[in-house]
Amino acid sequence: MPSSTLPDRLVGVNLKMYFDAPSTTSYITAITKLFAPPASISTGVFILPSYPCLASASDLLDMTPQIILGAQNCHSEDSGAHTSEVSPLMLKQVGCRIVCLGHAERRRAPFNETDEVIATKVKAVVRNGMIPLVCIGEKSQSRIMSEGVGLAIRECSPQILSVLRAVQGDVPIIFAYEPVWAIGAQEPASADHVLAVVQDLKDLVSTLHERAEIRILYGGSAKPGTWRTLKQGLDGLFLGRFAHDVGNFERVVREVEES
Ligand SMILES: O=C(CO)COP(=O)(O)O
Repeated sequence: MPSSTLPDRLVGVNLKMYFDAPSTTSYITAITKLFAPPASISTGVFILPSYPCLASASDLLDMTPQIILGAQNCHSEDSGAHTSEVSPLMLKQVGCRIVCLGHAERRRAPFNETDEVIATKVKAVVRNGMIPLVCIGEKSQSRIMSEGVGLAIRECSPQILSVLRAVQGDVPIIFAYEPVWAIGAQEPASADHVLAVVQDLKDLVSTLHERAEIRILYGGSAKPGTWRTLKQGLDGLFLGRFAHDVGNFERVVREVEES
């Protein structure tokens, strides 16, 4: 995938901190077997392992360049006195092409990352020739039931606008719409809710960034079957627990590929 071009459809998996090193290796090895040449897929498939496994994951993915390696976060500076932080320059050097930023698990305590902090990281990722995957989403479900999608739009709009203002020109950006209340749940958010919110967010983006290559994915307890209900309005899925089983991940990728 050239760094300036995003596939129309994307399916990615966030391993979070669920996997240890040997299970990361087994998981990625199994995925490479599914999608290695001569198999060809047009869906962009990406995997976000933990930092310590990125270099070995990059080696494992060497023969399957259609599978995109990504990181789960980064610092906004390329180098300096930032003990324990991870440089976006190094992520690029070990083979990452995507960096996830502003995940709900980073926006909340104890990390409390703000839109401003996330915007500086977005700039750093773009500066290093990688693609930011920015998570957005409203916090509360109970209020949604009484307020409809208006609350979700009000919470997501500044999250999107701060990113769009941080980058100039036709830069590829992936947004993952992940309602916070749907992460770690048994079921994803309802298709009606997701499609309505994402349509409004697309309208917002198009008024500001007409030429940008932007994709909007859904995340939050997504699993096999979820795509069928969302495919008319979304560009793909950002998966968690339910794709930590290789068979489930393959099923979701095939569902997206065949739609
Ligand atoms: O947070 C997510 C992806 O980043 C989704 O996680 P779950 O699918 O486990 O809810």
